[in-house]
Amino acid sequence: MDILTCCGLTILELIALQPSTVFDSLHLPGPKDHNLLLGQEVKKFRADGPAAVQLQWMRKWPNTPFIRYISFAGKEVLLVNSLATHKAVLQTHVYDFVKPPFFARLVGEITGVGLLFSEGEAHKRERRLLAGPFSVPSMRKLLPVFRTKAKALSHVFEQLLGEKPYTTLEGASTMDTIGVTVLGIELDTISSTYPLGFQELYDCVLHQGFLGQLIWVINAFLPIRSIVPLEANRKFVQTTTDLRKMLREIIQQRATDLANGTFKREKGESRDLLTYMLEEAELRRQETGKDIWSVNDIIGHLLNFTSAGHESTAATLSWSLYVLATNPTIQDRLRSEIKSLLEANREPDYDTISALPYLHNFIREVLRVYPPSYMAQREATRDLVIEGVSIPKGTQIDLNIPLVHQHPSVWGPNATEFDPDRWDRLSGAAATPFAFEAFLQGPRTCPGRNFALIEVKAFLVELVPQWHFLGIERRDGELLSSGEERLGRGVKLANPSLTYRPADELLVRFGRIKKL
Ligand code: HEM
Repeated sequence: MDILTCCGLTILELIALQPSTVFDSLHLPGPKDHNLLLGQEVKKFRADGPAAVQLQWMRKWPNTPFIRYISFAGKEVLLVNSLATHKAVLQTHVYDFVKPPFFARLVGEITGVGLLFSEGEAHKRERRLLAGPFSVPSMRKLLPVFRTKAKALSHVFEQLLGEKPYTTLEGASTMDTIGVTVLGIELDTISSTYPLGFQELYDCVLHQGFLGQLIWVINAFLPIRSIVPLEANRKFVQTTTDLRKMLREIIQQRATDLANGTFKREKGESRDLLTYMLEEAELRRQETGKDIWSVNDIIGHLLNFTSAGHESTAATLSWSLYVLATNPTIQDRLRSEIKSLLEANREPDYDTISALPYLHNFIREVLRVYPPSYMAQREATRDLVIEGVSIPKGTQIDLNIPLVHQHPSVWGPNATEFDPDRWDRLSGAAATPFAFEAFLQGPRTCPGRNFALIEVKAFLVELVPQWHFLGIERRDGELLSSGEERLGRGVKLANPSLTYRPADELLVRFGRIKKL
């Protein structure tokens, strides 16, 4: 056989065939019923949940690498719809994509640049520098703080309950845990010189009124902050300035205390992320004579950690309590595993808690079914071909995590059911890394993954043996029952929303577990 012939085709014919396997995104399946100005956005915003419309599309076109839809002003968007495509966007071509510049300007005004919005070589450098603070040894040192904060939450339960047989918890906050673990300081101790405390400032920035939000969005297109004479604008500028000033003071004070050996650690050996960063920076300075971060860089990172870490862990804890309150069998199994552990060891260490099999399965299943950071967006920085589809520079790519987590070809026909035991029988596509994307995968995967997992586990190890979660209440105090307690019926999802969370406070009824 001629060496240039293979399977009846010459090499030249094979090369000639190559371009025809690449097709234009116009040929991809997707909804065609868009509005000329608003595209599919109204339909998305009116849906029952922030991923509801995209899930319908996935079920209609399950086998295509991308679903094509039209967004605002006729903009074409490709929605990632297969594991191979996820891998291409998040790993193989990760640095051929950036976060959409509009989104970076919008969110970056609050969260700072930090890791979230650094790109390319700068991003690689920051990931390397931050590997230490987020490493497992660093997390081991944070466990005592998580445990103390979990005990404090249990104490809040105690106070709420008093002598009553049961009462209600309205959502779980993890903000003061973030204060100690990220900044190394109790948040209520840093507010004295400011009219508003850290948490209040942070809430003001995140929850602006309608006018504030309007100015915020316009400013991302057209820099108008310095010229708009409205109170909403003045308040935003003042609040973000105060927040940064507060962080600058904490950083400078910590640097001085570390240099003088006067820094008192909140929990003995524990090391918060800020202290770790300053110690790392000092080591590098001694080695190279150069500063790796300016104070502004550190402020950016701290704002990133606060914003990326707070709402997502609070949502994971709330969803965990929701599942326990609506699944007595799962609750009993989890309690039994944790109680056995605590009988053997009252203060289990990081490795023992991490290795609890049912707790680990439970949390991964909470994050699979209710992924708090449910979506990510990217923009192509050059012309690319992914899975045979030609993607021109500037194309917007949507990654919607429930699409992978509920895809029947990945997680099977019962993909939408909550089943912690599925993690013991992983096979096929479900056993591959890109099947689980609550923290995404690849070089931009969440650095706070171990932080979040051990934090939520520490809270559950403290709460589940002491408290019974009895159900979800309506506002009138009645328990939701007969299926109403299910998501989509009595419990509605917030939409539009940046996180996957209930539309209203989750009212979890709880009572004390009787000691035998
Ligand atoms: C259950 C809790 C958490 C979830 C579900 C979560 C999820 C995610 C996801 C999906 C991303 C990727 C976003 C994107 O690239 O568009 C991300 C990035 C990030 N997360 Fe988390 N996160 C959690 C907790 C935390 C915590 C506790 C911290 C820090 C203390 C943190 C810090 C960050 C940072 C800095 C990034 C940017 C990483 C980069 O671009 O390289 N996260 N997180």
